[in-house]
Amino acid sequence: MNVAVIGTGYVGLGTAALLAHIGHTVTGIDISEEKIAMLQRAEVPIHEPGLDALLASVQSRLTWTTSYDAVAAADVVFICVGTPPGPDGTPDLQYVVSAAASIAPHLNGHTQVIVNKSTVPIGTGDYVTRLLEENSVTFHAERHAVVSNPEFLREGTALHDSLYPDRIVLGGSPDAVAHMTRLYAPLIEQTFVAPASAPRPETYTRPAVVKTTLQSAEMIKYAANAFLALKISFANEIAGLSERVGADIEEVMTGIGMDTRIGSRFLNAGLGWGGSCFGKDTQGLISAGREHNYDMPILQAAVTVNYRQRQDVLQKLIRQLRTLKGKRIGVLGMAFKPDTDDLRDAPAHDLIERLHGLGATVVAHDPIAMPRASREWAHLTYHEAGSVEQVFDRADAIIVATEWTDYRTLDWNALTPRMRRPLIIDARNIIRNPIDAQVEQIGRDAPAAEEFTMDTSL
Ligand SMILES: NC(=O)c1ccc[n+]([C@@H]2O[C@H](COP(=O)([O-])OP(=O)(O)OC[C@H]3O[C@@H](n4cnc5c(N)ncnc54)[C@H](O)[C@@H]3O)[C@@H](O)[C@H]2O)c1
Ligand SMILES: O=c1ccn([C@@H]2O[C@H](COP(=O)(O)OP(=O)(O)O[C@H]3O[C@H](CO)[C@@H](O)[C@H](O)[C@H]3O)[C@@H](O)[C@H]2O)c(=O)[nH]1
Repeated sequence: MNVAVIGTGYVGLGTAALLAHIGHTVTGIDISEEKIAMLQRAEVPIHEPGLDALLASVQSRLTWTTSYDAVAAADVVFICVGTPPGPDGTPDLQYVVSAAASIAPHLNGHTQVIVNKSTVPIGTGDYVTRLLEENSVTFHAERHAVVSNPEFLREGTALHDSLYPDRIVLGGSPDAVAHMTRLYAPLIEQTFVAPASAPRPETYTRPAVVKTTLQSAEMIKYAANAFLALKISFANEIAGLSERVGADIEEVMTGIGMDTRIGSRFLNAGLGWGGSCFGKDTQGLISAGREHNYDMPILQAAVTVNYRQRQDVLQKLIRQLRTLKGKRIGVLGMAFKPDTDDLRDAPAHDLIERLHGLGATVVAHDPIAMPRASREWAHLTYHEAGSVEQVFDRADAIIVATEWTDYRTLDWNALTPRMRRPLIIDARNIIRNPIDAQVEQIGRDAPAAEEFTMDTSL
C-alpha cells in the first residue's frame, strides 16, 4: 500500500522503517525542515540502534518531505506527532490538531484510514474525525475512518519491538480495522524477511491482534504505560524498605517475579523511570481522572515514589559526604535509559540540577547523549567529561545514573584510584562484584567479598 507517516520522531521513523520493510511505499512528512533535510541526506536524526541500517536497506521505498501533498495518494495516513504534557499534566494536542488540519485538505476518495499512533487522551479519535470533517470539503465518515493504533516500542529496542510486537491494537470501525489488518498482514503473519539489524527472536510467536473500539484502544495505551510505571515504582518502594530491614531487592524481585502472575520484567529498582512517556502518560491518565472527578491514588503514589527515588539517591550521597559544597561529583549517564540519546525527563537532569544547587561541581558523561545535552541542557551548570576517566579524576563521589553497557563493563579498580574519595553511588545496581571503593546501591548492600548468592536453580 501507499502510506504517509506524519512526524518523523522516534515513533514516526520506526513506523516508516517497519512499513517500508514489510513492503509498503512510505512518505515521511515533518514540519521540521532540518529533520527532513537530514533524512534526505540519509542521515538519521535520532540515536536508535539498527535504525540507520534498516532505513538504508529500504530507501527505495521511502521519501522524506515537508509537504503534505503525498496524503492525497496515500491509502493509510499515520499521525505520529508529539503529545507533550501541558503545565497541568494534560497532554498538549496542538501538534495532533495541526497535523489533522494539514491532512484534511488533501483527503479525496482515495485515503481510507487515518491512523492515530500518537498517545492521546481517550476521545481524541473522535476529535480528530471532527477536525478532519471541519477542515475538508471532501470528508465522508463512510470513506475516511479514524483508527487508533497505539505504539508500544521502547527506545533503544525500537526495531525489535516494532517487528516483533506482543500485540497489535486496532481500535475503530470493523471496516477500518480490517483495512489495517491487510496493511499489517506481513507483520501479523511474520512473512517478512528478518532484517540483519534486528534478527527474529528464537522463541517468537505471531503477535495477537486486539480489535476494539477507538476509546478502548486509546485506554489500552495509557493503562499499559501506567501499569509498567507502577511496577517500577513498586520495586523501588520495596527497595527502600529492603535497605532498612536488610533484604536484597534483587533477590526479592527475582523471588516474586518467578510467580507467572507477577512476571519478572520491569521490576528493576534504581533511579526510577524517566523518558518521554511514563511521566507524561501517568500524568495524562491522572488528569483524565480529574476531568471526570475521579481520583487515581494508585497512579499518584507511583509518581510520588518515582520522583522521591531521585531525592533518595542524593540523600545517600549527602549521608556519606555531609556537605556537597566544594565537592566534585561525577555523573555517569545522562540519557534516560541506555541505547538512546533521548534526554526527556532523564533522572540525570534532576541530579545535575540539584547537585549544582547544593554547591557541588558536576562532571557528567554519556556515551551518546552528550552533544544533545549541551544543546538541550544549556540551562544546567556542569562540565562535560571528554572521557569516562575524566569523570573519575579527583571526584569525591560518582553516581551511576544510566546503565549503559560501557559502564557495566568498566574496569572500576583501574579507575577509582583517580578519585579523591572512592565512593560510588550505583543508582542502577550495575556493579556485580566487590571493587576497591565504597559502593552504595539501591535496595541492597553493596557486593561484599563473601557475597551470598540466592540459589534460584531447580
Ligand atoms: N518515543 C517513544 O518511545 C514512544 C513510544 C510510543 C508512543 N509514543 C508516542 O508517540 C508520539 C510521538 O512520540 P515521539 O517520541 O516520536 O515524538 P518526537 O517528538 O520524537 O517526534 C514528533 C515529530 O513530529 C513532528 N511534528 C510536530 N507537528 C507536526 C505536524 N503538524 N506535521 C508534521 N510533523 C509534525 C515534530 O517535528 C517531530 O519530528 C507521542 O504521542 C508519544 O507519546 C512515543
Ligand atoms: O525495570 C525497570 C524498567 C525500566 N526502568 C526505567 O523506566 C524508564 C522507561 O524505560 P522503558 O520502558 O524501557 O523505555 P521507554 O522507551 O520509555 O518505553 C516505555 O514508554 C513507551 C512510550 O509510550 C512505550 O511505548 C513502551 O512500551 C514503554 O516501555 C527508563 O528510565 C528505565 O530506566 C526502570 O527503572 N526499571
